Amino acid sequence: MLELVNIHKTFNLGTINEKKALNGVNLRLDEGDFVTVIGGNGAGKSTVLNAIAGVWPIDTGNIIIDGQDVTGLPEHKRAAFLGRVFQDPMNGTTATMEIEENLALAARRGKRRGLSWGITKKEKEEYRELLKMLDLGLEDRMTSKVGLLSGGQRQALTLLMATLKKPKLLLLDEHTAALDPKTAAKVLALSDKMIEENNLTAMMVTHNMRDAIVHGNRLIMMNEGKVILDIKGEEKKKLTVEDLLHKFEEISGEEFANDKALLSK
Ligand SMILES: Nc1ncnc2c1ncn2[C@@H]1O[C@H](COP(=O)(O)OP(=O)(O)OP(=O)(O)O)[C@@H](O)[C@H]1O
Repeated sequence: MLELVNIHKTFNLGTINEKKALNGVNLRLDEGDFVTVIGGNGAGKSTVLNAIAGVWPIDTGNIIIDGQDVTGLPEHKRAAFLGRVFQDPMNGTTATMEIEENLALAARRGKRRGLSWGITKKEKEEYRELLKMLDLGLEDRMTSKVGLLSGGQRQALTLLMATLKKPKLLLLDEHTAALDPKTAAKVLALSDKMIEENNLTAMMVTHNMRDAIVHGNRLIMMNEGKVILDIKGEEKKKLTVEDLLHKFEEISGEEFANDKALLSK
């Protein structure tokens, strides 16, 4: 489903700010894999997601999504394969538009028919059913402006929009980090549900090691721009946070350093 072959990316090459962010990333995901991604500060977690999404070109390597080499494709063309949810709840939705308009825009992504055609009754019914799934009462507020929603409600809506067209790959980048613990747990449960019901392939960056263990069928750990650990199936289910910290220190020879991860331990 996804193949990352020996990906390298250096930012600000030849300047005092030169930074080798990806240093030979290799990863192969099967269809339906849900991988959690952890690692220390600056390990390259977000950079891998940005490389897949095509935010900037990579230096060397190949990115293959569903058998198609997308390495040379610009971001807007890759968007057809991808759903993305970022940390900032303000990022994925348009505040000045209504809930149903946001959903309609997501549904029309890549299509010619814009919003000027209006939203049909059938579409509204579809959206109402989808919003019901969130269990946040948004189905009764479909014409409310998204700017009126809480961060958690917006993030749940973004998730719905990102999965509406069943992307080949769903990229979640610390998408619950800005929410309070209770809301974060709700949005995470919802992410699980959407991924499972649609049999999506997904990658989720998180600084919360416990979440990384509990969610998904696979866990990768990154360090200095490389994947240093890849744990699946039964082995993953048995993991503890202590195991992970121990493994990190064993492989990297350093102590695990991620301010946010250590705060949430
Ligand atoms: N667009 C960019 N321009 C310059 N440097 C960048 C850019 N994006 C990332 N970097 C650098 O690349 C390195 C990896 O960053 P990345 O955001 O992937 O880390 P991360 O593993 O997500 O870490 P964190 O948990 O701290 O967010 C960092 O040193 C970062 O400063």
